[in-house]
Amino acid sequence: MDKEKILEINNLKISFTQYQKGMQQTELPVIKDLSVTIHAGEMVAVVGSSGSGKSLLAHGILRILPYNAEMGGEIRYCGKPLTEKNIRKLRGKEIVLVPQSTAYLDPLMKVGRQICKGLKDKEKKHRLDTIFEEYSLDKKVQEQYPFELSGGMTRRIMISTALVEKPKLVIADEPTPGLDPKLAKRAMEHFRQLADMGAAVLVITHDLELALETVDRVQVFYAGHTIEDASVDDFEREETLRHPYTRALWRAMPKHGFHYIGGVQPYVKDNLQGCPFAPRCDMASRECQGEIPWKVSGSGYVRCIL
Ligand SMILES: Nc1ncnc2c1ncn2[C@@H]1O[C@H](COP(=O)(O)OP(=O)(O)OP(=O)(O)O)[C@@H](O)[C@H]1O
Ligand code: NI
Repeated sequence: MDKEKILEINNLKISFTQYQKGMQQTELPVIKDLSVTIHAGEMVAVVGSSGSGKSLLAHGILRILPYNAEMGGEIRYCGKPLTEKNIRKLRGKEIVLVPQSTAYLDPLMKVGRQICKGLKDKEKKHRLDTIFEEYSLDKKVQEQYPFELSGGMTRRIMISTALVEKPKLVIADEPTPGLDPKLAKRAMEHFRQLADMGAAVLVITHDLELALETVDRVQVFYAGHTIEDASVDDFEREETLRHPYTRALWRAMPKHGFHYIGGVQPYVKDNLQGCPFAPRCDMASRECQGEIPWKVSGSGYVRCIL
């Protein structure tokens, strides 16, 4: 693809420093090796189980990590390193986040004022009205405080806020929980539209089935590592997927019978070498404990020796 690379993340690492019993310091490496590239016009889903570090990825890109977090690796935006100074200028304008937690709204400020912070011009106000209509939000909502709204309503407002700007990069962190299936689908379609208009869209989710309806590619994230990057077409059949974990995810999808994956994801502190899925994999061998290189395979790539 020769479209412009909007976001390029190489070997991202995020770890926390924790203090135990006095001054004893421990490192908690949550994201160990994550790489993802999104071109203009592309919508990519990052899927991973709960607690695997998906929100940290979003917060790492926007540089809103907690003080005890440390980040390594490389993040590039439109071909240049995304520095702390740059992101400050771009955040909320060219680069927008739809946060996972509804706690991101200021509880003491009316909703309308929060969304309209930068909406001095008429065009944006008009866009906001249209978006509100599309999400079945009454204009009166703008006069309310966050505590007066239901969870689903708050989520719709957060999505609207991000869509009002004409962003170049959209990062949506679990944007659909709390929405009914129709609205969830509409939200995903809305992100798709932004991609079709030229934006790069990163959707962080554990709803693989919903994501597959709108995205172009899926990045599978497991125990701190990117393990596979597959096109949506690869998900049509189990055989076209490459990593045993991705195949297990496929079998766990409701329409493929909800098959449960045995075992649990390794804890970040258990400093496992090699493939993080090996302890749960039927096909694992000694080789899986060594360094596992990326392999290009069809339209995707995978980190598996099989
Ligand atoms: N401030 C912090 N200090 C220490 N560890 C933290 C901190 N914030 C997050 N973590 C650790 O990072 C892990 C990943 O958190 P994150 O919120 O990114 O997960 P997630 O994949 O977004 O999960 P979910 O699907 O539940 O949203 C957590 O399980 C937790 O162990
Ligand atoms: Ni999260």
